[in-house]
Amino acid sequence: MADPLMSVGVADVVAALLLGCFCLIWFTHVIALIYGKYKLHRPPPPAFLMKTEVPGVSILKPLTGVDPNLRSNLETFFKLDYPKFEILFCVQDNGDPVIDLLQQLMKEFPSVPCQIFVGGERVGINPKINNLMPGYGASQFPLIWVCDSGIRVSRDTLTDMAGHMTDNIGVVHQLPYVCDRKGFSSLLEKVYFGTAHARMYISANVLGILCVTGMSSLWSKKVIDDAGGLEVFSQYLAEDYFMAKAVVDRGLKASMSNQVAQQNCGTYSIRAFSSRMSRWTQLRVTMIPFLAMWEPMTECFLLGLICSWAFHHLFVWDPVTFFIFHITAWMISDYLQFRTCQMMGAASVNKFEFLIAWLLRETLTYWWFLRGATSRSIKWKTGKFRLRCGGTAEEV
Ligand SMILES: CCCCCCCC/C=C\CCCCCCCC(=O)N[C@@H](CO[C@@H]1OC[C@@H](O)[C@H](O)[C@H]1O)[C@H](O)/C=C/CCCCCCCCCCCCC
Ligand SMILES: O=c1ccn([C@@H]2O[C@H](COP(=O)(O)OP(=O)(O)O)[C@@H](O)[C@H]2O)c(=O)[nH]1
Repeated sequence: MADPLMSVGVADVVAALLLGCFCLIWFTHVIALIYGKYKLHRPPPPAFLMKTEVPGVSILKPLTGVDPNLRSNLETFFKLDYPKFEILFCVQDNGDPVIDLLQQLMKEFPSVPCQIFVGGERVGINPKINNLMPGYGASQFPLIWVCDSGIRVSRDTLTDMAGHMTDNIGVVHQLPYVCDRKGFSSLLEKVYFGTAHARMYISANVLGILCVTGMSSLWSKKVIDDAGGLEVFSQYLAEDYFMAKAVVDRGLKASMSNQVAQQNCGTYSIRAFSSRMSRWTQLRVTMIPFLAMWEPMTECFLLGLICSWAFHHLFVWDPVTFFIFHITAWMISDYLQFRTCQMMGAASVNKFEFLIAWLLRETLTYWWFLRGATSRSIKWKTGKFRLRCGGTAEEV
């Protein structure tokens, strides 16, 4: 009689591995849904609110040009309800109209300590770091909040972030999300950041996998200085990942704040979003190739398609029925995830519009990945770079 173990073929092993992947990915849905519901939009940590002495924060704002929402986004920083902070505006180019705008705002809010730095300092290839260097050098406080130009905040955002900065934490970051803006392309961004992105970002952080986006992140200045200063990270385009790595390498942790990062850039389109997604893929593929190469497998359609074969092979389940169930359950889970990310007071999203935006995002993601994974030349604002394996880059 044949040994049953000997009759296990390659197809059985592949199908079993796929079953494992399937469970793992569905597990990320469960983690992100539960943790997102428990964590997001809660008030700032109560113990911090009781403190009489809070750490001062230097806000670093890298700026390149003006968009229709910039004024109102910047205004929210002048209205922050936090006792000790300064805003250090870093403008990349001399003659940028943003300088006039900043001067107007500084007149309007004379009690907020601010400075403007123009032209940056060339310490490496990362233009954002180069731009931030003079502001970083002038910063007075032990905490540094790097906050990109397109972000707006609530009055208690800084309290929430600083409240997460305990002794064992080196960086507090916000889950990227998007404000309500007009048009379908804005909904598409919202659907991405509220579904696939939120799922991976939250579950990675819950599982202790390093996943920090630098668009709104509060750093211990001591840790950055210990690592050699901000300039050390100017050799990478994805400075945020390597700064977070420096935190972890020093035995400290990253903490996700209760509030989401409210992206509210005034110029947006499907084309611009697609380029951004491919640019980010390029960064991940060169930085963490062995993880990033699995990304398409973590997406709904491809996972469903491959696993419908695996489940048919293992359990003789009908692949079409399996695929339909998988997609429907995924979409419902994504809709629930999306609702956990939506901010209080956000306009409700019509379920049909959500469905269209979701289908488009789920389809376009393979194209974005393919474009990102097959090209090393990267464009960011006015700069052109060539990425090297490991995450460093050269300017071209
Ligand atoms: C079979 C299972 C295998 C799991 C494989 C997981 C593969 C990963 C899948 C999805 C990735 C999700 C990525 C989440 C966020 C990434 C966003 C991003 O790419 N941001 C980069 C760019 O940010 C800008 O960079 C310039 C800076 O100046 C700007 O301010 C930034 O906004 C950023 O550089 C990258 C940051 C961190 C990337 C780490 C990704 C690790 C993902 C691991 C997820 C694993 C979850 C596994 C759960 C089982
Ligand atoms: O050449 C550059 C490119 C970007 N930035 C700043 O870096 C931040 C992030 O830029 P962007 O929104 O383009 O990055 P993304 O989030 O799309 O990766 C913004 O505040 C930009 O003003 C900069 O100072 N110089």
